[in-house]
Amino acid sequence: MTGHAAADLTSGGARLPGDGVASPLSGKDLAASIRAEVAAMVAQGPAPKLAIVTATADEASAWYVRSLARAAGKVGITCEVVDLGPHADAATITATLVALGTDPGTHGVILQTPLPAGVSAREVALAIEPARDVDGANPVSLGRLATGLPAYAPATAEAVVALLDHHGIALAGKEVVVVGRSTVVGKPLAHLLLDRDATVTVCHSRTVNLPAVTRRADILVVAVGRAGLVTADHVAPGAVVIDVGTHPTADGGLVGDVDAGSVAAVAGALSPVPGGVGPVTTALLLRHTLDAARA
Ligand SMILES: NC(=O)C1=CN([C@@H]2O[C@H](COP(=O)(O)OP(=O)(O)OC[C@H]3O[C@@H](n4cnc5c(N)ncnc54)[C@H](OP(=O)(O)O)[C@@H]3O)[C@@H](O)[C@H]2O)C=CC1
Ligand SMILES: Nc1nc(=O)c2c([nH]1)NC[C@@H]1CN(c3ccc(C(=O)N[C@@H](CCC(=O)O)C(=O)O)cc3)C=[N+]21
Repeated sequence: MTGHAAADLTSGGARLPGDGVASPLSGKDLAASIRAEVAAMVAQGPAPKLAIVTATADEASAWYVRSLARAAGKVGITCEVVDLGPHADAATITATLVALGTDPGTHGVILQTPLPAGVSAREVALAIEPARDVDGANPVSLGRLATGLPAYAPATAEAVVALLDHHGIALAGKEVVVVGRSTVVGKPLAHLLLDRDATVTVCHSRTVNLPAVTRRADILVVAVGRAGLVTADHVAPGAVVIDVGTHPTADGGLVGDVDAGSVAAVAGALSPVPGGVGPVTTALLLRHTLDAARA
């Protein structure tokens, strides 16, 4: 289904015909093939090791750490969770990151957010060794990414581009609107998209008349952290919509930043939550860890 949609898009048409049912841009197959590739490579050498540093009691973060550790285990990557507790200070977090940056048995380092009150994520992330910064959290990594030097991109930003590529959606010359300017998603993604010759607009909470801006998009990427913020009136008929948001629901489900019910009727293609960007993010973190181990 999506293969057909992709053919329409890559053949020069900016948008898909809005036929009332958006093609689902699943990330599951892509994530599975990345994981299989990583597992095969891991099997050929010593096991890479990923260290996850956490200093929070946040339940969502804990869920994410558990799911990442499980995914790592399945491809043969060793995962060490270093839990410093919700009251750790900046000096302790920094010292831990510095030690993991030189520990010969460690290859990838992730610092979980949120951090304890008063600890600046950006300041402490400077202590992550860039060669092991598999989620692109060190400001140095973002600077390298922005200037075309080799660096690990934040896995989520890279996952958005990988998902578009996987579905054959061309980027060169396209109007891409990114809603959200965070250091984890919006900013690095803007650089990745510019590198692919897209015309990029980045929106945020002070953007005036958001729907008017987002309706210009051939490809709309939403990473605002607000469930259902983007509705049908934000989307041009036939546009491709990528939903980065993840919000647990009361009944144990997961919804995105896009109101999928209304947007699916207007968009040409829409990435689902769950099953879209999320699984690709996790798979790319594993690939980055393998790359760091083999570098
Ligand atoms: N699937 C995955 O792998 C990942 C998913 N996520 C999810 O993506 C979402 C975004 O995450 P993250 O980037 O970390 O979030 P942040 O809260 O760091 O950033 C949100 C951005 O959205 C902007 N924004 C907030 N409200 C509005 C609004 N009403 N109109 C326009 N812009 C708005 C903010 O603007 P301003 O800068 O002006 O405040 C900010 O730039 C979350 O749901 C998160 O859970 C995040 C990382 C990975
Ligand atoms: N520096 C930083 N990097 C991150 O990558 C980061 C972060 N901070 N803060 C929190 C968010 C959240 N996040 C998710 C990744 C994968 C899924 C994922 O795989 N979800 C499955 C669903 C699982 C289910 O159904 O419960 C899916 O979308 O299909 C979800 C959420 C990464 N984050």
